[in-house]
Amino acid sequence: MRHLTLLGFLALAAILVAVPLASSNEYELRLFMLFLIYGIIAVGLNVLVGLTGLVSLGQAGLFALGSYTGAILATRAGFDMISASLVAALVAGLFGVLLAYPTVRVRGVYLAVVTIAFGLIVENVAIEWQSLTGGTTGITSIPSPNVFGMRLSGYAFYCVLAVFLFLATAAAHNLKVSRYGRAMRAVSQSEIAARALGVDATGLRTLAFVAAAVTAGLAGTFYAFLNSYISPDIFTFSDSVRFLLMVILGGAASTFGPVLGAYILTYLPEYLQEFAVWQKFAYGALLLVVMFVMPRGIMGSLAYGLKRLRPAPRAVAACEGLPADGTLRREAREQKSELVARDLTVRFGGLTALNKASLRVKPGEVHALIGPNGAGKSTFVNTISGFYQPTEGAFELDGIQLAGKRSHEIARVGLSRTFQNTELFSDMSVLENVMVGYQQRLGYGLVSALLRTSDMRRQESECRRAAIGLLTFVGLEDYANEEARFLPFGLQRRLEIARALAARPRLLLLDEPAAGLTTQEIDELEVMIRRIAALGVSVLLIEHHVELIMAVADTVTVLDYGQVIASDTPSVVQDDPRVIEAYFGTSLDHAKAEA
Ligand SMILES: Nc1ncnc2c1ncn2[C@@H]1O[C@H](COP(=O)(O)OP(=O)(O)OP(=O)(O)O)[C@@H](O)[C@H]1O
Repeated sequence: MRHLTLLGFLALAAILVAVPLASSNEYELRLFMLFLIYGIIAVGLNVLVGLTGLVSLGQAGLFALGSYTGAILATRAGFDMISASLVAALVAGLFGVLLAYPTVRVRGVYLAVVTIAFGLIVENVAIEWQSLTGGTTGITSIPSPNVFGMRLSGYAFYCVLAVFLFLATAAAHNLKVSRYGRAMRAVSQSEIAARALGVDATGLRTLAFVAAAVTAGLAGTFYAFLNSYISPDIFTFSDSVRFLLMVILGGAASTFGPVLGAYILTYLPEYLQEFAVWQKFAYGALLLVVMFVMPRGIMGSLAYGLKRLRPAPRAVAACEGLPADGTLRREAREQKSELVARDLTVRFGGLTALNKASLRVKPGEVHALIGPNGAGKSTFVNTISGFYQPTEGAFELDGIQLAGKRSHEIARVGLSRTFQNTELFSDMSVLENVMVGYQQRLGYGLVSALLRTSDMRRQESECRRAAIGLLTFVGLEDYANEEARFLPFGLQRRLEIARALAARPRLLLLDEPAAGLTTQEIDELEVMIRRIAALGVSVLLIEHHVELIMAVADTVTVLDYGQVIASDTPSVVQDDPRVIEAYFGTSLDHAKAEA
């Protein structure tokens, strides 16, 4: 695939060089320049739509914002095209941050409505703020494209646009294959799992909105200079739909898909002009047919077909990996980690799910938390991993107070977890799942990611090798390139453990890891938990499977109606009359027989 991407970039460069030589008149060149501008917008929008899975139907608003900012700066303050476009990108980027804010609360169709509203507001402001925007008449006499006072010829302007499109495509591709892109895809597939691995979902969505906004702002100014005239009717809701269609038709998340989509949707209306009254009908019908035949978009479907024709080897060589012991021990402190929860109370309305529950996971131990259904175990887990906020009480890991922190912050302190109902990044490969776990410790920043620096590549290679080592640790190296959703259930559970370990936790929290496993898989799980504990990672195990608990736990805490009713060694707890009464119902032997 890497070679194909390189070929794609070479082909794009060749096309961009050849077109001005081949175009026979100014109209043809101008149309191609319009495509380059739309291409820049689509490439940026793809970061939002393709990677984070969010939909924006307000892109025409950001495009207009960039256009008006650039045009006003050029006509009133004498800015040249490049400095005007950079300021416009900045202004649009700020609005991108504002647009990202609602994603803290809303998604899907509600978010789409918010972005539509934004587009409408911009359109209205452009009409009503006559002193600044010229109202319905718009802004005329925008100077010809110029850089530092030098007027650009048509071809020179073409070169600027071509370079910007090429760089935007390369930067978006680099972002996609970096830790940022991987985290964005992870957030789109399971936000809670991503947060539990230390991914700041809100920050990433903001970044994606800013990427889409900055490119729309840049493109807006270029458009104003190309057209030398702008008015509100150029930036309508249907343009927002068209920009979104460019991404989806070309192939969301693919590197060249949005460029292809922009090309098709710039030229198609031109070609369909001869159909006169049937033009719009033909346009819609064609889109429908393409999307029906290729639901992943054109490039997405081609890549999928190619993958099926020549599938990559499913396994990776275990020898490529870094030893898991080393990866986990690198975090090993002289002192093993301790979790202390004091008087945790969680109320849901009138229901007290946790009632002054205290618990101490001693350094390096396997601590089991058990209790009947509805006792409050999941509430406890969700509270100490930051998904619920305690109504009262506090908890700390190695003396670091965690109550009040958000889930990704707690994960970064060193608490990793698995989920009762597995929460994998199902469309990502098994290896990528584990890499998302590891990558929070990578140090390279956004600029390194966009430029794909040698430091970034070195760190990515380390991340990959550490992930392979952890897959080998749980026996999944033969499935490394398989999509996670195709793994059998038992292996999905193991993958979740490998992914949680990749975050190099001080405390690993396993939420019913034996649920749904066969007897043989439970035996393997028992061995794995022992090996993890032997590496110095403290484990908190929530389980119903009594035999597993008795076999691996150093301490057992029992919850009933949200209260801790016992906490001691397994042999003491299993003879506690209150535990027998509350949890086992009858005798422990009976419970074992039933398990
Ligand atoms: N988000 C929530 N909103 C309202 N009530 C909740 C919520 N989460 C849990 N509860 C309630 O809190 C109580 C404790 O539930 P919890 O899921 O923590 O128990 P549990 O011990 O994990 O049970 P199980 O073993 O069945 O998973 C239950 O009465 C449950 O209905």
